[in-house]
Amino acid sequence: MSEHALELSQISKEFGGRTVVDRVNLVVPKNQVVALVGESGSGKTTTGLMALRLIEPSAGRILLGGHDITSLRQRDLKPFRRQMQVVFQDSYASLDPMMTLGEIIAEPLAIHAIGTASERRDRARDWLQRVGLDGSYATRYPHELSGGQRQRVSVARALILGASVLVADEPTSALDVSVKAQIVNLLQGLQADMGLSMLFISHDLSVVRSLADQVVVMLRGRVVERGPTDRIFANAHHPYTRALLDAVPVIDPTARRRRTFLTAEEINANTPRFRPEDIEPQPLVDTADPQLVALAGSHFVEAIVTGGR
Ligand SMILES: Nc1ncnc2c1ncn2[C@@H]1O[C@H](COP(=O)(O)OP(=O)(O)OP(=O)(O)O)[C@@H](O)[C@H]1O
Repeated sequence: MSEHALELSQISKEFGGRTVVDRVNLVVPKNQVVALVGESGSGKTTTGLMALRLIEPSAGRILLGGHDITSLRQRDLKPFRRQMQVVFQDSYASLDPMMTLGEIIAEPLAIHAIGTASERRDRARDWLQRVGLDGSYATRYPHELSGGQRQRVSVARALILGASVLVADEPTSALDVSVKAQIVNLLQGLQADMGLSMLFISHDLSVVRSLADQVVVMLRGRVVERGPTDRIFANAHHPYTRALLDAVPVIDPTARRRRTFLTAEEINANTPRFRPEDIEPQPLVDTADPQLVALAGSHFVEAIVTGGR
């Protein structure tokens, strides 16, 4: 059995001849949260949708729990669909306004012909409670809910089939700060309870810091840095990662936020340089990424290796 819940290997996507995801390697180990960060348009959503086979990759491989699902036909993919689910930012668009919340949450069970109608109703009520809504919500409709409550319903619907991998695409970015914290707590609790593995797509680094075990930074379709969360926050090397970290909201309201956009020239001029003796040999396992330089502590960054001794 693979210890990786999800693995993307050299995955790429072209839209109309334009490469928007470029040979990305990404591993979500079991029971871990991996955050995918980067500015708008860097290819995060496309990567997440390819992981779920909701967008077909132009090249590369997708492994779910060690099974190569890259070329499975939809029929053969069905058992794997139960294991991987998604929660989007805009839950209002994804909740059918004509269905009750109970029906919405139970629908995946119906699609997979699991249980009787009354068993499905009971499980939907259980899940309402698990996500912090009481059973009376079962007969209400999406328009009666706040944004945070709708996100709770989306989470229940995503997890009712017992998924092992959750792709959460900006699940908190449409929410107020206090509600955001509640949804992060909910996801954190469920992740621990269910042993979920999560790909958490966000540009909100304060959320990422509290939730993620590892951070993967994307810039213009490529991974430019990745590593354990504490290392990335304490010791980011890539100029783009540093710019993202500098833009994290600060407590002092008079301090100006810095811009995150860097020009190609600025990035080239500031690309980190290492001497060969400062870098680690690439690990021989499948997380190796020849495009990135390996630093101590499973930290990888796009860098230039200079002459050395
Ligand atoms: N179906 C599509 N057809 C053509 N281009 C697309 C399509 N989907 C995405 N793109 C382009 O691919 C690039 C990456 O988009 P993507 O949504 O993956 O980025 P992102 O990092 O998730 O951004 P955001 O944070 O705004 O969601 C963008 O330039 C986008 O315009």
